[in-house]
Amino acid sequence: MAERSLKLEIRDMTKRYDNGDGVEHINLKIYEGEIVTMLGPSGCGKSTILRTIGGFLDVTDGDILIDNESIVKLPPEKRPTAMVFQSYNLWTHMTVYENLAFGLKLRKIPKDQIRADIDKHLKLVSMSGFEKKYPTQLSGGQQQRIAIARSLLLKPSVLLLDEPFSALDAKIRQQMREELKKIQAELGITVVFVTHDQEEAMALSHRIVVMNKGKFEQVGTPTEIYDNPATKYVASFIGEMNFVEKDGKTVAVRPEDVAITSEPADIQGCVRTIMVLGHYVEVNVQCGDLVVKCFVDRDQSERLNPGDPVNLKFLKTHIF
Ligand SMILES: Nc1ncnc2c1ncn2[C@@H]1O[C@H](COP(=O)(O)OP(=O)(O)OP(=O)(O)O)[C@@H](O)[C@H]1O
Repeated sequence: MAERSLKLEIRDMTKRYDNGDGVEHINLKIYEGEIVTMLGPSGCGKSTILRTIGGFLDVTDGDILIDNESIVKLPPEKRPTAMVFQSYNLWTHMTVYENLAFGLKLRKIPKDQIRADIDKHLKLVSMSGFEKKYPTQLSGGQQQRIAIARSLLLKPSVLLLDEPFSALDAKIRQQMREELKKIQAELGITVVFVTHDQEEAMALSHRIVVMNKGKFEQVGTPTEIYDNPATKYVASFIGEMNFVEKDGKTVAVRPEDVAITSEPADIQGCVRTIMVLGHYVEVNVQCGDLVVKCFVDRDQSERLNPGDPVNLKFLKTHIF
């Protein structure tokens, strides 16, 4: 990613609402062709940042640049961005084709070109043949595909996605995430994605910005953030983590890094529950007041029973 050119830069940006909430001193560089995800719990400021990029909110201070040009004074329609919202926002009185053609007509693009562009984009989102349908005749996932196609048709320099899949059920969500990744790779477009779902962020992103109360806790690739969480907050927010108090310190250890052994180990306990989750098994071990979660393979779990005394060894720890 290092040799890629800078696409979007947020420089010391602050957005403060009248009630004092908002985000402060945000600095971020996003490179061409990256998917960068703002991840954090409700109210941490993800959408605020996305909306300042899209022009739906004015910044209080600082600057936002795309291709080295400041965009903060431009209205949304003049910015080289397009935004997809959680609630698809398709016009229900228009067909799929009309929904897609609308923005292109405003740009006075010739009819033949519009048809060709729409064909290409419907194919891209696997919706060829749906031109004459109305949004209400489509499933949520299909509507969101059309909303994404509509945004892409405007050929934005940066695509902004605000929790686009959160209204969809789990299976469709996973499918949409995979499709978005494929489309993004095909077009090489730069994407800023907002979600509160850490699994979605891990699966989709080249880099993740973990946010907490209006500030950045950590910016890094999914692997960096998972393997080396910078703070206890990040450790608890991304993936599963056990927190064990040991010698006056908080030791964090992921369930897959806890080995159940008969040899002397870091901590002792009794098997509490054994749950087969598919190809792996979750074993919860009661260690005094604490329950430690371990992921083990099926073979090993078959040798365990609730109540068994076990020793736990921590293979990889993080100390905070
Ligand atoms: N229009 C507004 N006026 C005042 N405060 C606001 C406004 N919009 C958001 N806020 C506040 O700013 C903070 C950040 O909100 P924001 O919507 O950016 O968070 P978020 O991380 O996107 O959350 P969610 O996932 O719930 O949308 C919150 O404390 C929120 O209450």
